[in-house]
Amino acid sequence: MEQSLFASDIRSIFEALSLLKGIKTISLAISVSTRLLVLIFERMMSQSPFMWNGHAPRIILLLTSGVIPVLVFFSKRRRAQNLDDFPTVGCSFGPSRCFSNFYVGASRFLVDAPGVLKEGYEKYGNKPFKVATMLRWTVVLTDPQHMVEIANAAEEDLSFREAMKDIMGVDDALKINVGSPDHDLLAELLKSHIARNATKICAEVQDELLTSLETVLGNESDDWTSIPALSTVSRIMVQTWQRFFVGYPLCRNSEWSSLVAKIHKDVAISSVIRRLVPSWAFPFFARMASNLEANVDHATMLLGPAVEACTSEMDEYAVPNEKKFDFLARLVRRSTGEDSLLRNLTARLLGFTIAVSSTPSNTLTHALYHLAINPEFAQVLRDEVDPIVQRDGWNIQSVAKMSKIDSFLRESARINGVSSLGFFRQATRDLSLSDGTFLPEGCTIAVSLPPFHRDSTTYEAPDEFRPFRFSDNPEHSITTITPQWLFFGYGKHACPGRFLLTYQLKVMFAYMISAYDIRIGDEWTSRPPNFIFGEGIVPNLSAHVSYRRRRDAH
Ligand code: HEM
Repeated sequence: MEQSLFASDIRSIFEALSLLKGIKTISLAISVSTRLLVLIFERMMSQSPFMWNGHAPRIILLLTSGVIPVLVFFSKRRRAQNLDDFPTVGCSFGPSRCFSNFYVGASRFLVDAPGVLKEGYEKYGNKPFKVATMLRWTVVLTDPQHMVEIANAAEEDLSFREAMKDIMGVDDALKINVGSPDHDLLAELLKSHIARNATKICAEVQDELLTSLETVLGNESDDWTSIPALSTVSRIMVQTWQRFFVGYPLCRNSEWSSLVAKIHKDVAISSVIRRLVPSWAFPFFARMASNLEANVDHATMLLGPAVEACTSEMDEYAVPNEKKFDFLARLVRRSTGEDSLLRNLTARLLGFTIAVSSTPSNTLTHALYHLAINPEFAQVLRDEVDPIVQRDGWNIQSVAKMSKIDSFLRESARINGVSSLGFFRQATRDLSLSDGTFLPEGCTIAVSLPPFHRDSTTYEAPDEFRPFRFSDNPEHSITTITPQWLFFGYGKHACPGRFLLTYQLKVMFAYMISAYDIRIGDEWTSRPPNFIFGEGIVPNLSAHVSYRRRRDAH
């Protein structure tokens, strides 16, 4: 048995290498992994010079050439769990039990997930197939009937929570709450808090947004200012969400903001490491490469006074006074036992902010690139925004009328997306879907989103960016959930943050267009290409966008 496995491993390696595409993919994946490792170890050196000083090149060489491949090779989680019934896409040179088959497939998926998923859809239509992601084999579903079934499945059968825990992973491995989105509580707090205080929350979010936008983009009217698009949008978004999560004045405390940024980076590094090393080696590498625990300790110190203020308010208002209860106060009120300890509470709060940090910035930047490369769209949008704002100002009702802005954002999200896979679930027992598709216990499933969002029976010219295709139909708002529009999910777990988020995205986009001329950096003649990392679709990381304050801006 072992011998035949080994032989098929060797055969599959040769088969893979004989294909030019395979070679290109593998070399790309190696170069991506090596660059990431170099980044990680540069950081390790700067954090712990006593340990790494002078040895970094050797350590990097050792890890990239030996230790990591060996660790990864013998990692159990890469083996297929009884998924032989599902055809393999991305690499099918041998049985899926082959380690090499997994790694060739996973390397290709890392750099070309949309291509792999397209290949699967073209080959198998609505039938499930499996792909190797860096974390594990994943069964991919494209059938609308399967999607609806998964979206409404009971947690006891197909677990959303287990799949999330598995993807984020930081919680268990580091014994710290950061990175664990604790979705149930966050979803509940969001639903109750936002629904009851929408007007007040939107006004605060808007105040924070416009203040940081003006600070970052400047007020000069004659000169173009060129700034990196994604990192700038990210900075503004994070600042705005801090106003929502911890409130004023802490959200404007520069020490707090820089800690939040550092913690985001720590978690991002941990998440990359998780994809490169087996789970048992992850805590060691993650601790070495990040300063998560010390940064959370520091954040705990800063959050202390705000939590104390909430506690004394709670004592004052034995019956909750809705007007006095912001998000942090609600979290304090809902946290009991170990969760109410200041450090755990801080970690949990940071976990929430991290869980929702990158997708909003990615969504806005995707749209910004479309606009910056096609500045002629700006005038159409201004013709909508300017009269509304002159008449009604910026508020929930006026922003709701901006249907062209909404349509532009939705079309950009349809064409780009933030992930090519959604609806990750883990089977908690052996079970069968209604058409008999068997899912063994422990297997991970996900839905491929492009077949839904680029379906020619739903969309005319589905691959074309037509920014105003949804603007005449209020049923087609970006927040509307339908079985054809899955950007914010569907069914039980559909995103509860989407209304506030969309308000924020619309205000930010509309304000930028109304107050600034916007154009893409001189080096680009077409829209800067997206960066693909596994199923993640990130707007170009380095492209610049130029802004110039409009003279007649209000
Ligand atoms: C562009 C940004 C965002 C996108 C594309 C997005 C998308 C989604 C999707 C697709 C789901 C459902 C996942 C599934 O069924 O597997 C979801 C769930 C969720 N989202 Fe978002 N989201 C975004 C931003 C946010 C923000 C800003 C918040 C909070 C402030 C948030 C909070 C949540 C929560 C708590 C859940 C879990 C709901 C539950 O457990 O029932 N999301 N999101």
